[in-house]
Amino acid sequence: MTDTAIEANALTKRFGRSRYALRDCAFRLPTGRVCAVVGPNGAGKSTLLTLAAGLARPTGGTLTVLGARPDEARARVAYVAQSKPLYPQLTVAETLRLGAELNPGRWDPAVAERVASVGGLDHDARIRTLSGGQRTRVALALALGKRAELLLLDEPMSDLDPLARHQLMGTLMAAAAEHGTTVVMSSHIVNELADACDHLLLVAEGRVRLGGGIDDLIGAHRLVTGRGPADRLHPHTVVESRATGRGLTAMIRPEGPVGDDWDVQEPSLEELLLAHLRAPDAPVLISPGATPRNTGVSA
Ligand SMILES: Nc1ncnc2c1ncn2[C@@H]1O[C@H](COP(=O)(O)OP(=O)(O)OP(=O)(O)O)[C@@H](O)[C@H]1O
Repeated sequence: MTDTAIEANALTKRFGRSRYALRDCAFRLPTGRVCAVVGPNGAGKSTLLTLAAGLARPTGGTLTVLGARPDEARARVAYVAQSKPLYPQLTVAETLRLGAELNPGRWDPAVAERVASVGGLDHDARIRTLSGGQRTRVALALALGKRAELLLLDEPMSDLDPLARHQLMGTLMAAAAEHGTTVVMSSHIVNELADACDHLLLVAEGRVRLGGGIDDLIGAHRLVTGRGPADRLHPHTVVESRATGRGLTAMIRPEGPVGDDWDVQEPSLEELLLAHLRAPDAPVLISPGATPRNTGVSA
């Protein structure tokens, strides 16, 4: 048994000659975490999930999933793509039966049923007649019914209503707590991630900018307000500083005590993410538990 769900070293994915979807990414995700993958459109989030699902191969570096090559780990991994592909001609009930047949010895009908039944979904309805959100529920029912060790979910909440989102988050957290399932989900809905996720990967322009436990990452930063200029914040690492009505507001990583003349607050997850997204050249932070151990298994 490995305690590492995903480990990337110098992970690179290039399309064509020069379009880099991921470039030199290095991080480790311990097992049992609920990890949010966030970043702007085109950052490389879906590419990362596709590589981890073993559906594409890196063009450089290494990637291990549950201690193995991603294609070797596929039986232990469930992946829900952003497009939620399903067979349109099957009914909901037939789709769930197919899930059971494709996953002998693993399938948990009660969980699949519970997820698919949210909102009174008619099990005799054909997939092609379902709304986008209903289709998402069926895709998630298949993924959760598989009782995978690692769930890779690409924007699972984008077309769910608020109640269904809340229920999905509860189901995912329960799976992580009861079975040690590792969950990795990309999302743009930061407020809801803050409650459900305990780990974060911030991807921007194909690079992992922040990686680690959310509490560790927030704890490493402070939002400070005071009188400028910005070089008064030396020797702290300044992620971003802006002139505001109250003087200067900066997101910093303190390298020691911050002077008494600064108002110092712990940032929210959203403030932390926005500061890093506005400052793409800020120094990368991968917290100690999230740095790769370099297992040497080649991708
Ligand atoms: N099959 C492909 N061929 C060429 N370029 C691709 C391909 N797939 C992804 N890309 C490019 O790789 C980059 C990363 O794309 P990716 O889909 O991983 O981003 P994302 O972070 O998931 O974005 P979004 O939030 O919009 O879903 C983009 O510039 C995209 O155009």
